[in-house]
Amino acid sequence: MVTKVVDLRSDTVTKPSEAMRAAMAAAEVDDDVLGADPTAQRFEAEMARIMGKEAALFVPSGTMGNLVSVLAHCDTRGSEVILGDNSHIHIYENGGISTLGGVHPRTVPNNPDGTMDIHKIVAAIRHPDGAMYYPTTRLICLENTHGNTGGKCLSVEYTDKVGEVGKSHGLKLHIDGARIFNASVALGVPVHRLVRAADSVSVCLSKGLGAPVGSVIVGSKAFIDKAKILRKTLGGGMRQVGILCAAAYLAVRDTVGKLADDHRKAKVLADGLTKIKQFTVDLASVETNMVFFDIADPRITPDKLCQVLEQRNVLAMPASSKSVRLVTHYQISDSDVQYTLTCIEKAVEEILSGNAKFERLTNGITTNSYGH
Ligand SMILES: Cc1ncc(COP(=O)(O)O)c(C=O)c1O
Ligand SMILES: C[C@@H](O)[C@H](N)C(=O)O
Repeated sequence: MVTKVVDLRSDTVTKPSEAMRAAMAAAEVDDDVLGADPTAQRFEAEMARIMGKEAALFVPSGTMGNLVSVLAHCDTRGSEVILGDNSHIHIYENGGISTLGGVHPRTVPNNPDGTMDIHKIVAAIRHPDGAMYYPTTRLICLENTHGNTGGKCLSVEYTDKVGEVGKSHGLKLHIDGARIFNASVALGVPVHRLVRAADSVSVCLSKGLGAPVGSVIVGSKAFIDKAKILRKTLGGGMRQVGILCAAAYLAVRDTVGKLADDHRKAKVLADGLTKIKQFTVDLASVETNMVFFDIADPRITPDKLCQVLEQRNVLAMPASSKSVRLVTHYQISDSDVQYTLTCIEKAVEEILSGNAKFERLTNGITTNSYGH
């Protein structure tokens, strides 16, 4: 008997649809390093059109999309990038921009809404008179939606303002748009308008959109030409990549329209969690598909709760020593949401009554925590 698992660890867990698998099997392919895989070429042209940029490039992951973009903009020794202290690039990408790219990070505090104060961005820009001492600022990075603050949307007005700051100081703007379509849908702003101020954007196809692998970066033709070389340098040149692009094409075509429902399900989850008195969740902060909730009772740790939930085939992710993250996606149904809420209520009762068992299931799916 196949046991259904309600996987709320992340939207990175989405699995390819049957249509995607069929499209992958039937994809017209060629050697993309030697020429251009026809399916990759068509997909990249379509993504450039959708995002309102000149060109696009399929990359194996969001991490590589961000790394290639930063390295393409900061291709001179001594470059510095201004980015959020709670950004994915700064926290979860192994410091790749420094270790592999020699680019110096200059962090500015992320606000609870995912933004960085504009005046603090300006203050972080290195003055050219200090060249004997300072790195040279060349790039500003934003993240939309912002993952670690709960999937918060950066407005188009804010993004445009940061773009103006960049332009007035001769800087480029990159957006880590892993979930840019979630932001576009939640804000009701077309994605090409939301990123108009950016010189480059990295878009994840393998998260809420449901493709099995990959991201796509967009920008000017000159930027993409540099990015293509950097992708190859990093080992990301792929041969018959049309197989992956075929699935990615369907992900963009078929799943963007489902993101609003992911956001609705997240709000249903959050609303249900407010009824559990040991938890606190800020309903207003649930803007897209992420729900973070804090646990006030020290007897209930995020790890313990996730382990007990795992025994009922509900997977969640500890987000810190006191909080848990749940992420909805189109493969989570409304009944999965209700089942999850019931399991959480029972898990809390079991833990508080001392009846909870914490041994990990031998065949259990590991619940990884990625604490801060
Ligand atoms: C905001 C954000 N940017 C970038 C990434 C990196 O994407 P990938 O896991 O495909 O490397 C992720 C998560 O995975 C993310 O949440
Ligand atoms: C943890 C992080 O790398 C991943 N992007 C997620 O949000 O699940």
